[in-house]
Amino acid sequence: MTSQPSSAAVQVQGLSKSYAVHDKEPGFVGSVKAFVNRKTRQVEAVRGVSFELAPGEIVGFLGPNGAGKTTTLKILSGLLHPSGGSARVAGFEPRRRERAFLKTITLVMGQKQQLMWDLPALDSFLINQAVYEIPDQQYRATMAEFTEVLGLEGILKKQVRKLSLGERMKCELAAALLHRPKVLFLDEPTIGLDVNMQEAVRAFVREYNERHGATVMLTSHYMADVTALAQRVLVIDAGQLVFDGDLHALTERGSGGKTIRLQLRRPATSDELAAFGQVVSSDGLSAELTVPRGEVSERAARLLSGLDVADLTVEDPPIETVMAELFGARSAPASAHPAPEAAL
Ligand SMILES: Nc1ncnc2c1ncn2[C@@H]1O[C@H](COP(=O)(O)OP(=O)(O)OP(=O)(O)O)[C@@H](O)[C@H]1O
Repeated sequence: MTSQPSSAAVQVQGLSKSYAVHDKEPGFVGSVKAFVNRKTRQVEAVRGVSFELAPGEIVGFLGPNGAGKTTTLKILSGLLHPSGGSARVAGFEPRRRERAFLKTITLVMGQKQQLMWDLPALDSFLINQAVYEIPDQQYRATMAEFTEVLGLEGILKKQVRKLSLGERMKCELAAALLHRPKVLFLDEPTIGLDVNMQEAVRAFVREYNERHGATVMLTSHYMADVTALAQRVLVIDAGQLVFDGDLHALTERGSGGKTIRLQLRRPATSDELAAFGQVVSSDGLSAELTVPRGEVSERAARLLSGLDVADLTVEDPPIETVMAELFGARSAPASAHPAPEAAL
């Protein structure tokens, strides 16, 4: 199928991918049965997904476990061939994995590493310089930039196996972006990192996006990554795109209420506050209430006239709450330190 020329950085039309899966019962008997009578079924991981990303856009790609996020990113990076539909990235057809295409993109998978374990990261960088044919001057400039933004000083010459998880992830990112790709596919780039390191990775991605005008498609269990970096989100569920729009519009979809935060000049008890909404927290002079979405102005007006209010703000519910509502049991709220397997 030929695609229309487009200025989009990523253009996906009716993309599908199914995997052939051979089920096997456990144990020796299961192995024999599978050998004699091999049963194959198709898993439709991605089903008719279409979207476009503009150059320079950062987009969050969300969905519960097994929704098809990694499969989509692998297709867009040319690691998997789609079963149907089409994809174009920076004008290239990913499945052809042309040299110019590979120099234009990067895929970072937080769960996988590309750095060589027994060597210092600097050695892996030099290999990438050769593989991507990065001119010396550009290599030095990029290294200087990354060393400054990521704080790599002092860790580049250490054996990778001796680095902390956070230090290693910084080096992984530097290695993956050394060739200055224009399109970044980031699959869980902050997984397992502590809060400070997550913030460092976010700052790096933001800075890279601003300096180089790169397009970024990002999956993360940590909603803070998405809210900090992306205005637009794509939500995929069971292989199908169920939402494409801005974060705010996604939170509007939730049936939950809005949050009113209060600062009071004179303390109010929880019982007094309960007359205005559901009390989430209160410590006398500050409080957080949940109020029904359609009654925000009326409740706020009552609060202002009924209590001695110094400050009042209205906020959308946290994105974690909305995702939990959308995906129920398949969705675990993203805390600061979820278990690595926890998903949206
Ligand atoms: N190589 C494979 N062979 C067979 N099935 C696969 C393979 N890779 C993925 N799948 C299945 O395809 C579906 C989508 O998987 P995928 O890894 O794309 O989801 P995901 O959204 O990235 O999930 P997670 O958030 O858990 O990483 C799942 O049902 C998964 O079991």
